[in-house]
Amino acid sequence: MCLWYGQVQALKNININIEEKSITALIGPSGCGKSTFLKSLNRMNDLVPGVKITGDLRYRGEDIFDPKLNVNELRRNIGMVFQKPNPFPMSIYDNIAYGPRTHGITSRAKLDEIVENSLKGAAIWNEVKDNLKKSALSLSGGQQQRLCIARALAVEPDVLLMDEPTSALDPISTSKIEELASELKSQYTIVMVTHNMQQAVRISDYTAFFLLGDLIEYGETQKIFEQPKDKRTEDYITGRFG
Ligand SMILES: Nc1ncnc2c1ncn2[C@@H]1O[C@H](COP(=O)(O)OP(=O)(O)OP(=O)(O)O)[C@@H](O)[C@H]1O
Repeated sequence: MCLWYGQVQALKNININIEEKSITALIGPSGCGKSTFLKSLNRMNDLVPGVKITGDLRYRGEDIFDPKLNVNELRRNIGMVFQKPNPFPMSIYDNIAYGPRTHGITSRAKLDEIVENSLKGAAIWNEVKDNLKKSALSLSGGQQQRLCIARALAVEPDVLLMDEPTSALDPISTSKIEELASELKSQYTIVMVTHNMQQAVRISDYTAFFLLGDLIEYGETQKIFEQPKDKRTEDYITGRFG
């Protein structure tokens, strides 16, 4: 696929097969197109005026860019977690119940079950179970980010997109999110933008290296970091530029 913002081409013939139930890290210097690619996966770019996309991106056999595709349904299946935790200004419970409610679930017992399972899935249940009515904004940054992951899980997606999910967090919260991502990959396919090479090495199974809109190299993380095929990948991962 290719993507342009007006005259500027941000993605050039990106051809990549994302593996299920694993973590794929998208790495590369600022402005190389990582976030643009990530956002394309659940059509978050559609909102930007002047965007032009060519080619296709297949999810369960269907082209994500097909104008007939139900975007709400796509985003239910392909959830997203942003760089800065962005809980809604409402209670912890309502943050999690929000998505399921918009999909028509009204039973209190069912919502209670979803809230509990989602918070457990995001490894934050024990910290909040006695305070579900408390405002989500009263949580720490790291807790807010796990809450946002729980919110994404509540609508039962199968893919989770994460755009630098730990860049606004302290080291302890970061390692919690990393541990969580490693646990979640048994059930979900995770695609994560990261600027942190160590993070990519620690938790990802596959790594894609982008440079100026091109996908330079893609493969198993260990191979990319130990024996990069391309000189530009090597220069980047050894910190020679970017
Ligand atoms: N909404 C937009 N309108 C116009 N150009 C954009 C827009 N978003 C991104 N771009 C351009 O597209 C290119 C790729 O940007 P993108 O944000 O995908 O890069 P990135 O690799 O994620 O960068 P960073 O690591 O800094 O987040 C850049 O040249 C950027 O200026």
